[in-house]
Amino acid sequence: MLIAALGPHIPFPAYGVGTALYKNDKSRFQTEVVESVKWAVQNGFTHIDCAEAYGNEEEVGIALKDLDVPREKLFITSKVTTSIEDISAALTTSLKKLGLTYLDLFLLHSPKPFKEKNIPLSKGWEALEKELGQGRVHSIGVSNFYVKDLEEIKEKATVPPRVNQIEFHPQVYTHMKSLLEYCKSKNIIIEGYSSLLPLKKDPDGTVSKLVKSLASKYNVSDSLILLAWSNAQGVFPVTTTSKVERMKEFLSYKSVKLEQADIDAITAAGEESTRPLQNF
Ligand SMILES: NC(=O)C1=CN([C@@H]2O[C@H](COP(=O)(O)OP(=O)(O)OC[C@H]3O[C@@H](n4cnc5c(N)ncnc54)[C@H](O)[C@@H]3O)[C@@H](O)[C@H]2O)C=CC1
Ligand SMILES: O=CCc1c[nH]c2ccccc12
Repeated sequence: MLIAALGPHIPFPAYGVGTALYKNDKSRFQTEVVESVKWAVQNGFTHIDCAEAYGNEEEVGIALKDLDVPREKLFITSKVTTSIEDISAALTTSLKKLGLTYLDLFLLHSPKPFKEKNIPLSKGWEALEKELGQGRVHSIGVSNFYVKDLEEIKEKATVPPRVNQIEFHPQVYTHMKSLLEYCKSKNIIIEGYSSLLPLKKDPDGTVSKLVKSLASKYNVSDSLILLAWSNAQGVFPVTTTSKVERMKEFLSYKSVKLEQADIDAITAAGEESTRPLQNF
């Protein structure tokens, strides 16, 4: 039986550079990434969520160099998706761009490229286990893996995933409930991205209207209500913002203790307005 993978404490919320800060124009140096990451760390974030696919690891690396914070005070995650044929080389490239000698957490970004290239997921997982053993990563995990994908790597794995990073907010709860239960049963930490999607994509919907009314009840922002709801489900948020005030507020999400009736009402509102997964 696989014992839950031990590894370094993972600080949350994580600050992500993969959506609002995603590098669409690979030729342009993104000074906004450098500034946003520096503001995030200077305002209290210690976990930065990166990826090869975001195209901005060099900018993150410059921010980390400018910050000059002791390495052990930060938790840096990156992910591999483009270069899955040679994950060791992909890690070397990410570490060089980030200016680091190790990652705290290294993830398989998605099962999709493995299926597109007809490469077994277990081969990707084996590559991560090898890196774990060689010290360039301190913990390993997956993202966008569903139960069947987790079961597939479990067959040959010697180390279980430390985390599974998935889309998580009330409007995908229906899709994710069984995956949540599976990950909890295997002691796989669940990181949730796009926690605030209802506010952005469905601002007049039932979830957003309820969340906004609860924001008044608890005297916090609507965003914080959704981060607190994720927390109540045992899911750790990966979020982002360029606004310093929001950065400070997001860091306090664990202090918002929602009443069970309100948690249930948000869950029910999400189930009534279920959206398709973003399907990364
Ligand atoms: N593993 C994966 O496949 C994926 C990982 N991620 C990670 O998660 C991070 C966060 O993803 P997001 O979807 O951006 O997270 P999110 O749902 O937390 O949204 C953050 C965005 O919401 C905006 N926002 C904050 N409060 C708001 C409000 N009250 N009303 C309207 N908008 C508000 C912010 O300006 C920010 O741009 C990414 O940067 C990336 O690191 C994201 C998507 C996929
Ligand atoms: O992770 C954020 C969204 C994203 C951008 N590029 C890729 C590639 C594979 C999975 C997800 C993503």
